[in-house]
Amino acid sequence: MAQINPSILSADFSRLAEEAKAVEGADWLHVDVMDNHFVPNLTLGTPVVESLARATDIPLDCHLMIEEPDRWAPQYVEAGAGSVTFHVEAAAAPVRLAREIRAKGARASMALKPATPVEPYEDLLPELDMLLIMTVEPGFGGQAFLDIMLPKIRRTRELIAKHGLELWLQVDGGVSATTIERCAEAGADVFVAGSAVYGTDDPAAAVRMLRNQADEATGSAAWACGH
Ligand SMILES: O=C(CO)[C@@H](O)[C@H](O)COP(=O)(O)O
Repeated sequence: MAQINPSILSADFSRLAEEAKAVEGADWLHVDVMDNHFVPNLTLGTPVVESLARATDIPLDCHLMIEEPDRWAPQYVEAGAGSVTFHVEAAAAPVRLAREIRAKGARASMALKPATPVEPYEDLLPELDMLLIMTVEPGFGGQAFLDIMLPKIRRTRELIAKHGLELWLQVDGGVSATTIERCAEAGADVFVAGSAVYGTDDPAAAVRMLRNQADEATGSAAWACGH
């Protein structure tokens, strides 16, 4: 089944605990950590992650859009993240970092910006629990989905199949009712959605709707035969 991870970047930051409750039924809560260096925006750090972890039973999927993830990522596991994503463009030693995140008890995930190809990292994939393909330039919610990322999603799904991996394939940016089916058909199985969830009157219903759409598209996708 497709996983839907609402991004709290589109939530009301003054009411984060309530906003987490508003997406009951979501698979993970996506927490965008931005440092105003790796991306031109600033959001939150480990104290907010600690508070969120206490406020919700939904596991936290922390996406670190920061410099020096090798230094900071382990602290997000300690703060309560169940999954920690670092950007390969910022990591000094991605294999060591993925192993450290796993050793601390969280799922290890690596993100690729739109201009970063997946092929150079084929040999790293077994070290990961999830690969995140950005479908917008990271930094802001509410941007238009980049269709040109669909071939990369397809190629990544082929690599996962080629190596027989249990790797989750996440897409993030511009995922909505009008784009989620294309992502699912291409091979994504974990979907981050900010404005398409928190921009509606009923965020929990939006999560269910997106999941249904993704599941239907996956059901008819060639890559999912026997999945
Ligand atoms: O990481 C990011 C942006 O850098 C995302 O998680 C956005 O928060 C997704 O928002 P929408 O594009 O779904 O509105």
